Amino acid sequence: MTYFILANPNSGAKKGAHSLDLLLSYFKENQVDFQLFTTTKSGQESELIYDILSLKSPDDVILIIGGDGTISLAMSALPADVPFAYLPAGSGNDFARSLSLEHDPICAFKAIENGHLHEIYVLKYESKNLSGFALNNIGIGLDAQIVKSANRGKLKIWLNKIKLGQLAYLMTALHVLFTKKPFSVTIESMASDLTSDKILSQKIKFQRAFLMTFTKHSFFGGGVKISPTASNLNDEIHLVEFNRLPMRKIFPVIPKVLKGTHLNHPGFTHLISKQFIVKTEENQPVQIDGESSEINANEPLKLSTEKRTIIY
Ligand SMILES: Nc1ncnc2c1ncn2[C@@H]1O[C@H](COP(=O)(O)OP(=O)(O)OP(=O)(O)O)[C@@H](O)[C@H]1O
Repeated sequence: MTYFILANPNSGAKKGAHSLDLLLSYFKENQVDFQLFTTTKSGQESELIYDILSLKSPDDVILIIGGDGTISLAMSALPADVPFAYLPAGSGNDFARSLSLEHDPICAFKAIENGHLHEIYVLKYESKNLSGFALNNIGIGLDAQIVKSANRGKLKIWLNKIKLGQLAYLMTALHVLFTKKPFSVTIESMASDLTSDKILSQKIKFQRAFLMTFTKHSFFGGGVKISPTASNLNDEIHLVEFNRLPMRKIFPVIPKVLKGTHLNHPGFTHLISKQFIVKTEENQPVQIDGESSEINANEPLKLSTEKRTIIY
């Protein structure tokens, strides 16, 4: 049996490279058979997954090493019936947190070696210009703008070099918090509003949406419990929407979000559905597991789930 490794050495400010080094030494010492496929720049994940699929036999295992972005991009190329294993090496690691996966590379590998097949549900997204799979969350609005601004900022590259990448996010987040405008969006769903116990109609229009996150498990942004009851062990998608309020009303909400007690605040809507269709009135940035993208005005984005198999 061979481990086919897809690794992003750049993930987690080079944590990927460090984890890979430790793992390869362990493999050599313990005569574990492997083939290595390392990304050298962004955007190679699908191509490498296709290479692996053309070489592996059914008993071999695909092992992905990287952050949430790496596993999400790999997932979009991986057929639903092919199991995968994952060794977290990012900065946020929300997917690993959702399944309480080991973080130490050798412990994580041992858990995989002695592991079992587990079924999980991932988010499937489809629009005219955008399609793929996400394991964590898809966000439109505040979070998407933060990811977009932080990724293109020269500040992030410089602060990452001196291991202060989190500070770049914090500074960008504050700037976006003050400058991001509300947006108008229509959601179609079969959902009940858990904040008011009411069954809501299938079509809801938010005129002043500020943060809109569709999540497949509790965690968001590196450990924030955006929807504490969400789970990737079932096929329900949780939507958390927050309206643009005056700044003086937003600041008291932040500690509630950090504690995971925000959903009973009147500024939030919390919906659960197996499928959502989202339509914005203007082009909006979108973040897909921390990767920046954009949805076009009036082009419906359909969100549903698909079952996948992970080994741990
Ligand atoms: N060798 C590479 N050099 C630069 N970028 C890369 C490389 N390989 C992959 N990428 C890009 O890195 C991004 C994914 O990074 P990933 O999300 O895994 O790490 P992270 O951002 O550090 O962690 P997290 O998302 O958990 O916070 C993708 O955009 C991917 O295409």
